[in-house]
Amino acid sequence: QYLWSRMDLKYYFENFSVHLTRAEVRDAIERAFELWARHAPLTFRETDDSSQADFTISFNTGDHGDGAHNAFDGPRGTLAHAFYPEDGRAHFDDEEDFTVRSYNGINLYIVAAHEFGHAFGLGHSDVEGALMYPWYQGYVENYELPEDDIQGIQQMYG
Ligand SMILES: CC(C)C[C@H](C(=O)NO)C(=O)N[C@@H](CC(N)=O)C(=O)NCc1cccc(N)c1
Ligand SMILES: [Ca+2]
Ligand SMILES: [Zn+2]
Ligand SMILES: [Zn+2]
Repeated sequence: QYLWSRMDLKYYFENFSVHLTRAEVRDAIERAFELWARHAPLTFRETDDSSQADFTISFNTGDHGDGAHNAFDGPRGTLAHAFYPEDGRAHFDDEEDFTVRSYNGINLYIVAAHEFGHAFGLGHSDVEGALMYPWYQGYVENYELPEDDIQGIQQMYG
């Protein structure tokens, strides 16, 4: 069952990226959840109680305890990964140069939005330009969720 059974979901930060301030990370993550919440009856709230959390967000490098085949690989390559429902773990490779509101580096908001797609149960899309396309395609200002992804999330939670 690759769906969440509840729609009011909570997220917990295990740690933060060394490249950004906590406020920048919180803002990017919140906006990444909101991007999907605009198209599905899902609500998200941060919690400081890890036992209450549905999603756990962490920034890691190299082998970080979820199996050698899930080890991160330094700059570029794998940028992040997330586990399908109802696991809720989303891990970001902190050897990436995560940035916000910049065309340089790797935009955390866009990567987080992609990872949350997986965490809701979406696989990769072969539609170029889709958020769930396997390859990061750079930062877009005023990003809107592409049609393919809207259909994907609405088929599951609509
Ligand atoms: C086999 C997976 C563990 C690959 C991994 C991924 O898809 N994570 O969701 C990953 O980080 N893929 C890279 C591939 C790449 N270097 O472009 C990626 O950036 N995926 C995340 C991403 C972020 C934002 C948008 C898109 N389309 C894809
Ligand atoms: Ca990497
Ligand atoms: Zn991991
Ligand atoms: Zn992916």
